[in-house]
Amino acid sequence: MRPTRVRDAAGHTGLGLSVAGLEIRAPDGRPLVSVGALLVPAGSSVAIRGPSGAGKSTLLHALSGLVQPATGRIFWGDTDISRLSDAARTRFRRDHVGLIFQDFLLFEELGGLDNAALAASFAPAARRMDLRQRADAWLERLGLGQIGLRRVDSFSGGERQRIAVARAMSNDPAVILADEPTASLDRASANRLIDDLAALPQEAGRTLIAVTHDPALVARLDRVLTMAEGRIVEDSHG
Ligand SMILES: Nc1ncnc2c1ncn2[C@@H]1O[C@H](COP(=O)(O)OP(=O)(O)OP(=O)(O)O)[C@@H](O)[C@H]1O
Repeated sequence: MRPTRVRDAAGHTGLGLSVAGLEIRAPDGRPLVSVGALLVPAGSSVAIRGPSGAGKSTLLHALSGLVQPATGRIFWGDTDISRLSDAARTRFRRDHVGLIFQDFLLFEELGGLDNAALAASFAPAARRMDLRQRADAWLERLGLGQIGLRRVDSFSGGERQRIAVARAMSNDPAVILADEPTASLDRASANRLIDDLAALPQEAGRTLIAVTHDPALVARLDRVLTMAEGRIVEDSHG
């Protein structure tokens, strides 16, 4: 079943988040994250901040379906990903979620474009060209158009992070989940990336949730959640 997307004023569509009664536990049963209720409208952006070990990445992983909660519901649109089978959750993530994580997970022996267009390797033949073209367009937009064919092991940290962004965007996701996207970047590169990330919800009704310690990124997002000891302790519209 395809999730319901809401349409914004410009005719773009997006997926909102609705979390209820979420508990995430470690394999030994220790509680890691507990969120009673959280609503994020489609087309809006949220920063999650808080001290190390607060559970920010664990929550983000659960929202992406990479971590299965012990209890609770995680709706994106009208799809509760916590009730999906592993295979269906993977499909949902592939079709609707762009992940930008700290460790870029790039393949050193491939070129920038091959990395950015990695999803094309797993996609049905009919979608491959589309994915590759979109990855290429994102590299261009992020200032890497000229070096898409160079091997990734020759790239700087900032270039790698932008390739990871192009990869996340290559399937035109309704949802973007980013974990410390600016952490490894110098200020100038970070600011460029922040401009690009902050534009995503506005230009296409995408929902953006970013774990970040970077005040410059926090300042550009609609809302700020602060986590401590596995809970959301503050929720402010930034
Ligand atoms: N699979 C797991 N098994 C056991 N403990 C885990 C597991 N995953 C996360 N934790 C623990 O959960 C807590 C929250 O970790 P998490 O990485 O979500 O924190 P964080 O707020 O993102 O921290 P940081 O800012 O340092 O990245 C930590 O104490 C971590 O050790």
